[in-house]
Amino acid sequence: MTAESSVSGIVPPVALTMGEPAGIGPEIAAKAFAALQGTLPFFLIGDPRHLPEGVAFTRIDTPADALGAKSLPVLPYDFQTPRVPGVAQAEHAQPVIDVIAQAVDLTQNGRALAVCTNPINKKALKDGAEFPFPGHTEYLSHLAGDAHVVMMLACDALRVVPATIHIALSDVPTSLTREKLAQVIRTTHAALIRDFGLDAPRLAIAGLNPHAGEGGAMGMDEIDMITPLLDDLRAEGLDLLGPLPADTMFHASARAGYDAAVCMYHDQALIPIKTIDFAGGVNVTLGLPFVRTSPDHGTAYDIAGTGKADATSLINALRMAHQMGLARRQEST
Ligand SMILES: NC(=O)C1=CN([C@@H]2O[C@H](COP(=O)(O)OP(=O)(O)OC[C@H]3O[C@@H](n4cnc5c(N)ncnc54)[C@H](O)[C@@H]3O)[C@@H](O)[C@H]2O)C=CC1
Ligand SMILES: NCC(=O)COP(=O)(O)O
Repeated sequence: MTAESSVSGIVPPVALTMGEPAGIGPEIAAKAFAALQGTLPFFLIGDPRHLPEGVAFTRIDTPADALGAKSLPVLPYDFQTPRVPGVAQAEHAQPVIDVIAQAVDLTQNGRALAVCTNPINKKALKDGAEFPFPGHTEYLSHLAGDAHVVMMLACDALRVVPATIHIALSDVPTSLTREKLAQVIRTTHAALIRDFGLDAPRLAIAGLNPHAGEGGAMGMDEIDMITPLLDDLRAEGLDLLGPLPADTMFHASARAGYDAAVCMYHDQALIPIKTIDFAGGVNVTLGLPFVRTSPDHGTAYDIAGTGKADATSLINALRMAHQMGLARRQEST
């Protein structure tokens, strides 16, 4: 019995947001639909005028209408004005935010299976609509009642979690408290069991400083906070490696020793995965009451409107959203 057939009722489609219309979101949405050929039901929420010229689409009134659609199903959201590829427009900021909220609402009330988001330009939303969140992750946490969420990027070869996300490097040491790191490790561990189907996840925890502090010669954060925390979590039964020097924990044989790496800041986590598999990586938010995935890349303004965008990361994100959404439905029956 497949996951799909074991769940009663019709499985709703995944809700895909348009994201920043001036970026590559419209193009990769159309390419993903063409590649998936209806094998993975999803619908786009956005303004159909923002799709590349000539892309066939089906205007839908409700998510269920997407099932069986012969061309890209679009639940229309009026952005008022056309897009200019490569140029963020202030008047699009609020509609971009509203579309994300609509996708979440449809998922939380069971009309969509999961949320998959196309990339946004965080600064454009801040400038155009005073968006108070650094990205989707924090906004989704807010929409879910301030859920403790964690950002994970995943590809076949590696899963990484930045414990601090979109903050200045100079703010990392003060933001990285024992409580925060404990919450990130616990949320990651639980999600590897619930959403990735692992029985006994092994986590590798990076140090903050070069050489993980080298016994205090290059920083005290490992001795003062990270090591004691890891010892306490091991006593609870978690399988943890570290704190490890970040420069030597991502080569192939090191990666074989763990299921996910928890890193101390954004670039420590994202540089290795985007180097290993920029085209195929998926961003997934852990700790939400619903499933949310996204491609690992950004708006790619430099190629927007050229037809050169690669939809692989979005296709993988849609696949992960669908699989996790099905598993969550099964859990609830
Ligand atoms: N989930 C999200 O909403 C994310 C949003 N962003 C936002 O995207 C904007 C641009 O960020 P950048 O650092 O320039 O990263 P980017 O990922 O947009 O672009 C980096 C380079 O990779 C290329 N590229 C990216 N995706 C591609 C694809 N699918 N096919 C072919 N080439 C691709 C671009 O053309 C560019 O040369 C920023 O405003 C950032 O905040 C960045 C990452 C994730
Ligand atoms: N660098 C990753 C990124 O910007 C994704 O952020 P989010 O919008 O998914 O929170």
